[in-house]
Amino acid sequence: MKKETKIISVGRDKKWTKGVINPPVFRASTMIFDTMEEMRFATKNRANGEMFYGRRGGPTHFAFQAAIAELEGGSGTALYPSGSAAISGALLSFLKAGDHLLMVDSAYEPTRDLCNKLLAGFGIETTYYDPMIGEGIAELIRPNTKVLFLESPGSVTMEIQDVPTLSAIAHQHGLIVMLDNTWASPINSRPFEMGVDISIQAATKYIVGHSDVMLGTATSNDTHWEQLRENSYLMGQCTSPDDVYLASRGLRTLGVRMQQHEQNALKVANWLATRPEVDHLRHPAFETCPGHEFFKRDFSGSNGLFSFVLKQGDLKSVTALVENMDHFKMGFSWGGFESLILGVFGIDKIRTATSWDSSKPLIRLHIGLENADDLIADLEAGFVRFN
Ligand SMILES: Cc1ncc(COP(=O)(O)O)c(CNNC(=O)CNC(=O)c2ccccc2[N+](=O)[O-])c1O
Repeated sequence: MKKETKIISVGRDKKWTKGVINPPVFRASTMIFDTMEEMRFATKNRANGEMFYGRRGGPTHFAFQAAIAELEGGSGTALYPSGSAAISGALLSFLKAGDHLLMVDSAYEPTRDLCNKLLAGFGIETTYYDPMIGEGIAELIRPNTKVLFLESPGSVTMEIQDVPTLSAIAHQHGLIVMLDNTWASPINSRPFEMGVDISIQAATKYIVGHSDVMLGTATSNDTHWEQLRENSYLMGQCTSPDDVYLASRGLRTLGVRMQQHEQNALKVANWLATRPEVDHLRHPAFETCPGHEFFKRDFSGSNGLFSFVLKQGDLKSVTALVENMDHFKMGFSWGGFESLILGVFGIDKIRTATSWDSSKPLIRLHIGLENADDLIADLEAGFVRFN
């Protein structure tokens, strides 16, 4: 079955949908039983899709969990109130005091803060590594290293990592491999075929696709599924069936939306490549993006999120560029139908394992579903203000 067909059919088992097309919204804390035997059965099977208690979820959740697990190729999917909660929930399900974590230097900034503040306070030490390190990762592995965390591409600087090589080396040392797979979404990469153990999605982005829900998922292979599921439950991680319903609904148009985002973004990126102000594009489909060769090997498509670096500029000129756009809005997110623009400063001050030339400003774009010609006209007017 092709991925476009799969995203239409997954997570619609009649035992969850009761025969309607979209899994209904079941709002519940309490679920009642007629007999003690029914209660015993539900308790015994509470982790396997039996109605038990609100915190374990209901049919709305079970349908979406089945959909994501099948799309990503995992054994089971845990749900969280945000992508960041999925990251912290996955890490805290496998790390304890005295453990060591390897974290990619291009990680989403709040992920870095989680490591430096909360995990450090729990006695978990983090070493950051160059996203392009490849086989050199072996030298950073210690006897107490438990998790290798990847984010590919990095959500601001867009480096694509050699996930199969890094996963193979990590497994030679008994590590668990976690991948923040949000950019690929569940349809543009096969994380478990690359050796990943736990694939994390900020469903907030393309899965929901309408900038109106916060939601996260962590999908595990068979080996680690029970520990992820039970530790996330012990942390009380649960989600609103209304939000999960909207994520299920978003899933059905993920294929066509991603194609349009990709098509629009490539048109805009190719135009940017002709601009004299642009130093280079950091779009995975372009050779100028670090790890482009891994994108061609490991991904089956791109989307609307990419960055570009200007040859020069300062706060004043970048502000003139990004403000007063007709269609690009400034906002902290991506993956919805709208176009967004961010001038990102201070990358050199955040990173600890790699250097960054801060003399050249970075602009991150999310290309939405508007007409690409209108978006190009918007950027053209922006460069007039910039110059
Ligand atoms: C790859 C990846 N993984 C996890 C999350 C968190 O998801 P959540 O927002 O649902 O918690 C995200 C959230 N993404 N949000 C953004 O990219 C918005 N930008 C920022 O938040 C941000 C924050 C500080 C500095 C720079 C940025 N930035 O992206 O430019 C993500 O991109």
